[in-house]
Amino acid sequence: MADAFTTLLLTPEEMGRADKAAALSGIDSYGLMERAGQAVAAAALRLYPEAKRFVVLCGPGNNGGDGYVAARALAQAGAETTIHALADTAGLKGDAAEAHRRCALPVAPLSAWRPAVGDVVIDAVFGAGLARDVPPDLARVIREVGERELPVVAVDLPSGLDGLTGQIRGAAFMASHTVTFMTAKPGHALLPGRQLCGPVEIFDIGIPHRIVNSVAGRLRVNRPGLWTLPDTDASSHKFRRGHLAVFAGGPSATGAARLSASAGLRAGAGLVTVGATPEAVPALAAHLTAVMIREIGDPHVLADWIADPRLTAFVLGPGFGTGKRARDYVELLAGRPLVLDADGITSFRDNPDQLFSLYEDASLPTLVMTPHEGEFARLFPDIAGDAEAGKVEKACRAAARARAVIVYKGADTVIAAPDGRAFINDNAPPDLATAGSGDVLAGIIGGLLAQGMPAFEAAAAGVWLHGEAGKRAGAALTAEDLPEALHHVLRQMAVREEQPSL
Ligand SMILES: NC(=O)C1=CN([C@@H]2O[C@H](COP(=O)(O)OP(=O)(O)OC[C@H]3O[C@@H](n4cnc5c(N)ncnc54)[C@H](OP(=O)(O)O)[C@@H]3O)[C@@H](O)[C@H]2O)[C@@H](O)CC1
Ligand SMILES: Nc1ncnc2c1ncn2[C@@H]1O[C@H](COP(=O)(O)OP(=O)(O)O)[C@@H](O)[C@H]1O
Ligand SMILES: [K+]
Repeated sequence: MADAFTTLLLTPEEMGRADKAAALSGIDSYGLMERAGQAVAAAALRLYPEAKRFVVLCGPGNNGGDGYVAARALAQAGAETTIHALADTAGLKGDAAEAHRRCALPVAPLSAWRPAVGDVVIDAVFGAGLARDVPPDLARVIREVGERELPVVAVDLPSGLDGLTGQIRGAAFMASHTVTFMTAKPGHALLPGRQLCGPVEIFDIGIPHRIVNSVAGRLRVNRPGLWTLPDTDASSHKFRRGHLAVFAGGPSATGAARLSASAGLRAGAGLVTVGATPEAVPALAAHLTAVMIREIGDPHVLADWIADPRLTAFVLGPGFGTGKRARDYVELLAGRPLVLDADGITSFRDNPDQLFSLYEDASLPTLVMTPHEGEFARLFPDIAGDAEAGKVEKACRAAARARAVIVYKGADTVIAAPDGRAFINDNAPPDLATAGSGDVLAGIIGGLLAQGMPAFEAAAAGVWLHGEAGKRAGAALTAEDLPEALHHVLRQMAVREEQPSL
């Protein structure tokens, strides 16, 4: 289980504030750079003891400063080391100028370097301060290094990667290892950034944790410990573990609701019922055993059923069909704990405010929406089209507008709450990109909501468990495998909790 500090993600701007606060508190800022550069050199020597030559590429700011420290340390360790700088070293300032002054190695221009097999690159060109697309000279070097498949140890971030959004600014190194400082940054967790970093080593350069905590915003990497699963000890009664209702669509599309329902049951809901029109009941009855079926013949039956307070959460969307029926159901559910997925989301594309108004009174959010990129753009076209905003910002703006928890799906799913909390999920394997996998996710979240978990925690836990189930089910999985895999994951977590701490 992760402790609170290790889940922190500091934006480059917050990291800059931590740096300034550390200096104000009397901490020697050059000492921080010295430790950062030494950590990079140590990682490079550990990972590439046989390197013919380390080529340290230094930029014009403090990332470059870390590079000069690393180059000095590598040379002192006896490794052949050369330095190439993007800009004239006369322009270096502050700690970076000091790091350069202490490094006796000659500095050649970046344009003079021709990458050669056997070189190990230390990428200290840009880190947190990358402000625009990389210059053409660097883009050429990035391309040549990639073509020769040279190992790259990135300092803080692979140069060209935007630490806030995870996007590539023109071009970016593909690192084999990244050494960052104090905490990971959003760009390490978001795509495509995550795929450019290799393993990310987080090195403590000595900024006091109280300072880091004081500048940290509300962004975390999604881990157990940030949420607690409902207690499912042997004494808990099925009625105490909530009752989840999943709405099914027409007779030819019941599979999606069945997947959600089975997942909700595995996630621990005490009871799960699929609500279906009479035409869909036979298809459902042929496949479901532990899940119950409720026939919804006309709107009054629906209204009476939904009014039962023992129904503690609902899932609407998987295989449901788009249109007025979906909107009418959601209107009846107004304010109740609801996972709105797939067709349920798309049904409000022409009037999203109608949906948002149904949930505006809740003091804590009770609506969880689980859009993939296409569904997100249907409900929030202006936010989706903002080319400057990253995925976290988009999810947070959508959550605030809808007063709902937004699960913005993908390989780097972002879970955001209206109050500004946001988690980036990084455990989902690509095998989850399979038909019906989203239906399972909606069911897991519904099952957790039904047990009384608050919406944001249920969504975050659900996304993480879905990822773990995907890993457990492994290659060539189908969505049907996921509820069973979830069973194993939950059992393993329970066993770990039962073990006495040493
Ligand atoms: N925070 C901490 O506690 C610690 C931080 N540390 C280290 O500091 C790093 C952050 O340093 P930083 O702020 O100086 O930023 P950095 O990435 O060196 O780049 C800024 C320079 O690049 C320039 N520039 C930007 N984009 C450009 C472009 N596309 N093309 C061309 N130029 C461009 C920009 O110029 P300007 O935009 O001002 O014109 C400026 O000159 C951080 O990543 C970590 O490694 C450690 O020492 C330990 C303590
Ligand atoms: N490349 C990927 N790597 C990891 N997870 C993925 C990837 N692609 C999709 N997923 C996850 O799989 C699920 C797919 O959901 P969705 O797009 O609604 O598909 P479907 O409608 O077929 O169920 C989401 O939880 C998403 O986060
Ligand atoms: K870098």
